[in-house]
Amino acid sequence: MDQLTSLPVIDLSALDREALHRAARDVGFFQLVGHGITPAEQARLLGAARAFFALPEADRYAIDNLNSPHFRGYTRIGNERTQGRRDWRDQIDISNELPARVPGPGEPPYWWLEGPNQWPNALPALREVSLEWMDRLSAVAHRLLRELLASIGGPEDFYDDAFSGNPRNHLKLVRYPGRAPEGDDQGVGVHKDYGFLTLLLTDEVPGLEVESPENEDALRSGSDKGDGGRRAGGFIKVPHLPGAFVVNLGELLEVATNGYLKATNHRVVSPPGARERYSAPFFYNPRLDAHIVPLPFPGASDAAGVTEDPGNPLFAEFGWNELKGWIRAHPEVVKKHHPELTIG
Ligand SMILES: O=C(O)CCC(=O)C(=O)O
Ligand SMILES: [Fe+2]
Repeated sequence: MDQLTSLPVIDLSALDREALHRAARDVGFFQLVGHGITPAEQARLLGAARAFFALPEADRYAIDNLNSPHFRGYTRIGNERTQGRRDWRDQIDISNELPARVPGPGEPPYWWLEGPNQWPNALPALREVSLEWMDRLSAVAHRLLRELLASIGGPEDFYDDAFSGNPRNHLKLVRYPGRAPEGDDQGVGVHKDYGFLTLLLTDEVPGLEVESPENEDALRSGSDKGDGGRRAGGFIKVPHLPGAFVVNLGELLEVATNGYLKATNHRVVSPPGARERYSAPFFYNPRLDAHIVPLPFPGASDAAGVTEDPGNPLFAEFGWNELKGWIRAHPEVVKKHHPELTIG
């Protein structure tokens, strides 16, 4: 395949299923247009994010995620880790508004992830804007997932049950405050997302980079050092396409298709100097206790299998896959509230 320098563009209002199939299979990342979310809605969400990060430190720290055994609220700069290294961003994590759930004896610990959000008293509008955004984007993601399953020849409604009840929607509002003082450029380190689909809204400041398929191929054939994706080359810089969502496939789609579709590695390189970048990834995920059974589709028989990485096991029961991510990314919350938690 030619070296990719930009992402495919998929128009949900005039869908070309073959193009969607290729984009999902060959890249795992694309720009989504024709999705029906207006520029005004996008501006409102990013405006709310900017307003939140512009609050005085005390107002942000008042909803510190260290207060929440459910991993909700504000993570200050440097408290999140990816591959054991500090990410240079701050963020607020928002999910379904549900009562606090404390897993009982014998229940999987991933039920800790269910619970109330923490909202800033100083910015009451954030609640409504965020919850409405999650509703709107769930509907888009639902349509897109059905089209994607159909595009590879599977039944489009195959995972509808997995999303019934309380699907685990997750919205992150993120600020990258420029480069860390000591020059580290890890905005967020190389990772894959944990669920089905991510719909990412960003401002115009670049920084997102996607591992190119050639890199993955080299890694699989053993002609690469295999350093867990931290090598310098082989990443595509994603340009900002006004109005579009950057969509990527998460690990559950890899599990669902036995590796026919792959969750693609990506990272954010901090903007140079003190330039800020704002982004809002929305993660479209099933219920925590959904067990993802293999999709029946023509490519299933010769699919390569899921990526075997001892450092990153993939779990078909979504709650475990999601909990894995939170345990790795938020060691301070684990230390404070869940010292007994381990992955798997
Ligand atoms: O901020 C971005 O552009 C991407 C963030 C991301 O990949 C994530 O939070 O999972
Ligand atoms: Fe991501």
